[in-house]
Amino acid sequence: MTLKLTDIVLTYPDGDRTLTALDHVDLAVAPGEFTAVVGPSGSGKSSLLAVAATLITPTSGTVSVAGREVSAMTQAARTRVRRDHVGIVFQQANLLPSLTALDQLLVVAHLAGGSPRAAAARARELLLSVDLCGKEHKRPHQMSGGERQRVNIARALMNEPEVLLVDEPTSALDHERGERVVSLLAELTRRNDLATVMVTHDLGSLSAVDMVLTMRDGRLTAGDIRGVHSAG
Ligand SMILES: Nc1ncnc2c1ncn2[C@@H]1O[C@H](COP(=O)(O)OP(=O)(O)OP(=O)(O)O)[C@@H](O)[C@H]1O
Repeated sequence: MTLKLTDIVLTYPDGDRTLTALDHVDLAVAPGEFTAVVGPSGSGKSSLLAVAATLITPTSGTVSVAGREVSAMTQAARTRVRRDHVGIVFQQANLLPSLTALDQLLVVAHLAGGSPRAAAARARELLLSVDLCGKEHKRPHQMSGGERQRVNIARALMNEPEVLLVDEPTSALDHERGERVVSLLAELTRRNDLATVMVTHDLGSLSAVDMVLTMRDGRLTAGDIRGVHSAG
């Protein structure tokens, strides 16, 4: 398994008590597998992504990314694992306003080190794979919401991650653009053998995913998405 979360418990302080955001959660995602996590607001979806991204250390349980057990690592080692093996697509594209689409990707490669020439070739190839051929020199304000989200996805793939974590990718898009972004994620997952986890409220966009998991009160279960629409 490229991503493996085992018996994860995450609690937050809540006044005199603690709030259990993740309650004995197990999640395993193989290479080339696209898993969606749906669930009502406050059920723990973002907490799950943050633990998988190694951004939050769980209260107990283990996290393994690309065969590396991160739970016992130092902060610095965990940061390296995240940089080298995990791609994160946040809900808002958070692109740098003054940079072109191509430069948004090159910044990532620059921070990671390595050959600028190889980075430029990879950035162009990725922009092509997300259907942004000819838009390399556009800045964020010259692009549509869907195009910005595709730059966001291409940027997350710049360091050739094995794990791709995606938070609500369709929330700023209309239905059709949302569907296109999700099918693109499915295609990239297969082509690049990624272990992909997408958190979403958008139940209309699940046809391209391999597995749907439901989060309720910090517990993760397979299937059953009834009631998620109305709840959140
Ligand atoms: N930093 C924090 N400190 C304390 N409680 C938190 C913190 N972050 C989240 N929580 C609580 O943990 C629970 C799970 O939150 P989380 O953000 O993971 O849910 P979610 O399913 O992603 O919600 P949404 O769909 O609204 O984004 C909620 O009860 C939330 O209030």
